[in-house]
Amino acid sequence: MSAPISIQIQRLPHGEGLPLPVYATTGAAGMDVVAAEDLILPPGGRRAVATGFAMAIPEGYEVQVRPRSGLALKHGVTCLNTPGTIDSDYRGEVKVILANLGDASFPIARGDRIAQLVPAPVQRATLAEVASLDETARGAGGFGSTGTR
Ligand SMILES: O=c1ccn([C@H]2C[C@H](O)[C@@H](COP(=O)(O)OP(=O)(O)OP(=O)(O)O)O2)c(=O)[nH]1
Ligand SMILES: [Mg+2]
Repeated sequence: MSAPISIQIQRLPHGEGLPLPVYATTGAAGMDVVAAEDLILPPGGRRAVATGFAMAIPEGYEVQVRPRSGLALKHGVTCLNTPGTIDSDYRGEVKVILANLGDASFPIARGDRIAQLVPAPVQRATLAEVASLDETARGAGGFGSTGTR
């Protein structure tokens, strides 16, 4: 594990009284995030759920918003845009875009853990436009081209 980076976090007025994101165990990769609102997610529904905080991530890093496996497996509730990307220059409220792929309505209470945050280094690229690309054995094959299973 590399040394932790420091991320500034600002509690927003509607986040007062809620726990900030926290690692549940010493070896956890993600900090659990709780909902800052009560809502009911109908089957097939999706919502940007408030967390009650904003962050300033150091340049060169992002924070990924990932689903919790328990919610996904037991209830079909997951992050629709997984992994969500929090940019280092974003200063708005962090939101968790939840979707209910299950067949029952899923109630969420303020304070429920709904996702986890994983900081990650960002690798940027420059694009070099060329007239043609080198040849490979795969070529344009993809999307199952190497077999059906
Ligand atoms: O799960 C997420 C994903 C994004 N965001 C916020 C932070 C992020 O920096 C910003 C933009 O996200 P993204 O680039 O994924 O969305 P976009 O549709 O490209 O919007 P934009 O045009 O604002 O970049 O929205 C969240 O709060 N939660
Ligand atoms: Mg964007």
